[in-house]
Amino acid sequence: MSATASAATSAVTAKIPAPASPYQGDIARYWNNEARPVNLRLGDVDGLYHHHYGIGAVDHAALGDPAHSEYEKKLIAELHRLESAQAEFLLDHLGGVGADDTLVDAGCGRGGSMVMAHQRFGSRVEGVTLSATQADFGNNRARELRIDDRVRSRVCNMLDTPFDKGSVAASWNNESTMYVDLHDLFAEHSRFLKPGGRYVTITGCWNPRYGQPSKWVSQINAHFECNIHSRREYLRAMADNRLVPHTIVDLTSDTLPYWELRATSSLVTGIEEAFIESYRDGSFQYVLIAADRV
Ligand SMILES: C[S@@+](CC[C@H](N)C(=O)[O-])C[C@H]1O[C@@H](n2cnc3c(N)ncnc32)[C@H](O)[C@@H]1O
Ligand SMILES: CC(C)=CCC/C(C)=C/COP(=O)(O)OP(=O)(O)O
Ligand SMILES: [Mg+2]
Repeated sequence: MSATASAATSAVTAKIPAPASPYQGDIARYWNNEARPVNLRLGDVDGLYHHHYGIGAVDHAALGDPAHSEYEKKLIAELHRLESAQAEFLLDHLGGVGADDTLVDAGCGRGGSMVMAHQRFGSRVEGVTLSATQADFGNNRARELRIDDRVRSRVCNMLDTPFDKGSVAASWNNESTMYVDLHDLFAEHSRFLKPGGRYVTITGCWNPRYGQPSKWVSQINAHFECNIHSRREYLRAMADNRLVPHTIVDLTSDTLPYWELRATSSLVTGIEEAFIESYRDGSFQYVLIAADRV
């Protein structure tokens, strides 16, 4: 490496905090290296890049004839529409957010939900991710949209953020809670949320009624290097951290059409069967939980 390149690299890395644990280093690496077509090609549809799944009924009329040359393109647009519908549903539960408020997206990925939140509420949106690649991607998109003064991603551990105590009107985790201890996570949201503020998560959780994590849940954990929690753990950790759920929605039947459609596409990644089978056998649930910070 040349002296100039080395200086430039260390200038960049100097701004990136060291991972808080070896596990967080693994997760940072995972997302820095992620470039799956199922995420990038869907994001290319309208410039909103998501790393979460979809909800709602498939619009078969819009998809048309599978034999048609444009079918795959329409299928990608349809999967993306369902993923954006999921983010809209999360934002529907943030409560009365205004343009003067600050929102926090914990585990923000490439920033699709942050852009949607800003476009809906006009508010400032702060995102944290372990991945420098994702933070750069989100900040570049915000710059292209000329909203970079209001929407910002940073490399930061969501368990230890720089946001002031009681400074945030609403915060969320969209499919990012399975990478952290829930007690630590909710203690941090509870710290930076204003009393009366709102917390929302959409997540996959194992179902205590099933008994223990099924083989499909274990397969999902291995695939993403994550640790899916049980529904019971969510409620207990919230209760212990002044987060009182006021809405819980079981989205399992609403997300199955997305998975069944995705399983027929050319963009399959191999994890489709585990989601479909675990949702069908009741061992895994897709839920939204919205809570008040009291
Ligand atoms: C599946 S992606 C979800 C991204 C985004 N919420 C979305 O809906 O598109 C999981 C995200 O969680 C982030 N993440 C995992 N552990 C984290 C931690 N301790 N602190 C901050 N971000 C974390 C990853 O960097 C990644 O961006
Ligand atoms: C509901 C659960 C358990 C989610 C685990 C977290 C996760 C990896 C979400 C989707 O990310 P992605 O959009 O990058 O995944 P994919 O490439 O499969 O679309
Ligand atoms: Mg995806």
